[in-house]
Amino acid sequence: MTRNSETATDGGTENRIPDEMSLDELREEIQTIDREIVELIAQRTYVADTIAQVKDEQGLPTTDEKQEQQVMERAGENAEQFDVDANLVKAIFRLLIELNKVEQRENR
Ligand SMILES: C=C(O[C@@H]1C=C(C(=O)O)C=C[C@H]1O)C(=O)O
Repeated sequence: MTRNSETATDGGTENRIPDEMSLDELREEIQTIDREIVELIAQRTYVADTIAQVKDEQGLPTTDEKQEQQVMERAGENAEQFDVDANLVKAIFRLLIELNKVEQRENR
């Protein structure tokens, strides 16, 4: 994101361009975003755990490589849409998927 683009926010600095914000305000913005990222990771983990339970009930394996490929493909497309590095976003999703699978195996 360039310093002139609008920040997506629901904090106290909505619709202000970063150039008009002080260092403290920008750091508050980061703090809010970081919390939201963790909240979304928690939500994703919860849904993935639920999927793992359903798979267990249906006698299906935890890992679904086809599904993982689709998740990675979507991650790349979403990255391009928001003009962020697709490799970086894909690396983050690879990590999220692997963490889910480790946790799902431990819960079995
Ligand atoms: C969540 C699922 O289970 C596993 C975890 C995935 C993930 O975290 O995105 C994707 C595929 C599966 O290996 C699923 O099948 O959708």
